[in-house]
Amino acid sequence: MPSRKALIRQPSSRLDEGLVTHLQRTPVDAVVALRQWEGYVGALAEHGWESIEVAPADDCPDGVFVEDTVVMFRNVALITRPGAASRRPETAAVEEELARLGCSVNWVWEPGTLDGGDVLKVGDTVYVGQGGRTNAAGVAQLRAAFEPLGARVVAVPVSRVLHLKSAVTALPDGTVLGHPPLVDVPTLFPRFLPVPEPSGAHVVLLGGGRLLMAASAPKTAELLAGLGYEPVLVEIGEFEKLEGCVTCLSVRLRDLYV
Ligand SMILES: NC(=O)NCCC[C@H](N)C(=O)O
Repeated sequence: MPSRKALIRQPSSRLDEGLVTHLQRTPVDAVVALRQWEGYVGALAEHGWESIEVAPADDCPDGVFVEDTVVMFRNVALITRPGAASRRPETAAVEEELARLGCSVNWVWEPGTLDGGDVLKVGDTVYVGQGGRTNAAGVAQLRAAFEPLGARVVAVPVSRVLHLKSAVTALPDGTVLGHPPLVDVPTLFPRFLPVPEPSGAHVVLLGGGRLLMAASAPKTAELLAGLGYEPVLVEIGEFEKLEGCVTCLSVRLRDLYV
């Protein structure tokens, strides 16, 4: 039986200092952000996901975007080396928590850089975005860690958004969703469904046909509901100001042994 735990991390009180790369900086309201984060965690719980809270890192403004610190494949956790140096202190507590949960732990080493947001798993295919925070050595180390476990690692260019998963994610049947102006090479994906909103490209699979999505993508939610899925919408506007999306606020752990 697959496990249904999800790593999360409380927003730092310095959230408004989080990095912005492709967006214009706009002020972040810490109180609203905390309320939105609680709503996100509540939606996970409502749909059967037990949250495991990583120790808060108040001095890491981007710590809430916990997805970037680790890539899971089966029971193996690859602790990343984030492309932004300011984010590297985020990984230690994540590693500790995953070891405690019984995962095998592996690491990305210098000169490699890899952000979890650049890794999209579709079955045993692991797409990795290269061009922003993840470099060629990071891609090579991802291959070395996961190909022996049965993964097929496919590197794809990313230049228009922060991470690969800012551009594309996948439905339960493997169809890749993306907002075309933000996807470098849509033809790299065997089945690609264009969506009308940038944040419509982001879905977290909650189980069955339920899809956690940002409330900022109502047209895509309608499109997906029409295809028989059940969108579960959450407000995450304060995190979107920092180039965050629904995927980056958690790491689902589906293959724990304990
Ligand atoms: N996986 C993600 O989409 N992470 C979002 C990270 C946003 C953060 N402000 C950053 O620039 O690193």
